[in-house]
Amino acid sequence: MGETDSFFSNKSAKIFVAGHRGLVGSAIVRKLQSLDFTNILVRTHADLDLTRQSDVESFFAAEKPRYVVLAAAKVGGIHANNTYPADFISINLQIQTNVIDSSYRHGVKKIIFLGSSCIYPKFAPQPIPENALLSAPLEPTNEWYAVAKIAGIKMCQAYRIQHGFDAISAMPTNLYGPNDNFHPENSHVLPALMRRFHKAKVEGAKEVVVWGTGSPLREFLHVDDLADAVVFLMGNYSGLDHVNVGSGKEVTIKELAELVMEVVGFEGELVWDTSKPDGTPRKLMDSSKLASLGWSAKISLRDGLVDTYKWYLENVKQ
Ligand SMILES: NC(=O)C1=CN([C@@H]2O[C@H](COP(=O)(O)OP(=O)(O)OC[C@H]3O[C@@H](n4cnc5c(N)ncnc54)[C@H](OP(=O)(O)O)[C@@H]3O)[C@@H](O)[C@H]2O)C=CC1
Ligand SMILES: C[C@H]1O[C@H](OP(=O)(O)OP(=O)(O)OC[C@H]2O[C@@H](n3cnc4c(=O)[nH]c(N)nc43)[C@H](O)[C@@H]2O)[C@@H](O)[C@@H](O)C1=O
Repeated sequence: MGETDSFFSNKSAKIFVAGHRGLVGSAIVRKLQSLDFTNILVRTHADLDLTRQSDVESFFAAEKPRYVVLAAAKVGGIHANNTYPADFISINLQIQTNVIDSSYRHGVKKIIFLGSSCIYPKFAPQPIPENALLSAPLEPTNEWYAVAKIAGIKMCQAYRIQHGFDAISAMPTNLYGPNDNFHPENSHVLPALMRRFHKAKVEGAKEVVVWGTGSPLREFLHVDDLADAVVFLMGNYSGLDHVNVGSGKEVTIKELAELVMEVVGFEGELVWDTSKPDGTPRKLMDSSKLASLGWSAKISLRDGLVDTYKWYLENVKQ
């Protein structure tokens, strides 16, 4: 098909989904398949290490994908971000630099880069509008990862300005769902608690430890909603500025813990470990820009948790 084809009109265009075995990448592959896209290109981390510039160059030269969804990254929760700052800044800068630059050099028609709500200042106005970027200092527990993600946004903007390359950026809020990372220390709060409550239920434990004070507010989005938004943006947005992707609903960590506890069926007590960091006090994103384009989230937190726990029971070795 010629240069005039649009994302949704050419279902056989080659789409490289980087990070297809992760939480986000796997949901994007499911979404594309459900929409009858037939030419999805994937590589495992073992087959193509995206931090290796010459390997990424050779891959793009050989495969010539038409579209790219960049969902490969070094990702983790508050503890992992705080403990491995060098990994979070260097791996992410390398992956995104290699993939965005190779995409441009090898004729990719459009790329979407995924950042995160942690790009915004620790004390940003709430809900956080896109223009809060770089307006005040970052949250220290994840500033290394945030700086890499901010560089990714700026790289997309720079390539659009200098080269006319259709590179867009989406900033998702905290995500969860099938294929999440359930590691006890390095994961995000929702999968960590699901695993801990499940283990406590199975073992008949009386209490479960939850980190911090329970007061921070977080906005959660099911990854199937995020995948829907990413595909929507590929088809409907080509602007310079990044776009927030949130559910618009926030809960305290205490409320989240109580909801996960209920869905899992654990009936003991919560114990708060206040030696662990709370991180940013609140990060509700203003997703009105995406809403004005015609997209909004559909999956409630309760429904999403039920779905994720079912997936956990069926797929994660207990
Ligand atoms: N999870 C969340 O709550 C949020 C995620 N995001 C963003 O969404 C994107 C995807 O995150 P998520 O799906 O949660 O992360 P995951 O860790 O679930 O998946 C990341 C994927 O990237 C792959 N990967 C990592 N390093 C490399 C590498 N050097 N070469 C090739 N592949 C690599 C991983 O493979 P392997 O496991 O084999 O290393 C994995 O398949 C990220 O950009 C993240 O910033 C944004 C906001 C919130
Ligand atoms: C998506 C976003 O995710 C990260 O930021 P975060 O929102 O702070 O991430 P988190 O999910 O790890 O924690 C949320 C809250 O929950 C509390 N909490 C309680 N108990 C557990 C617990 O058991 N594990 C974890 N991880 N947190 C816990 C925890 O103390 C904190 O108050 C970024 O680093 C970065 O990766 C990023 O962009």
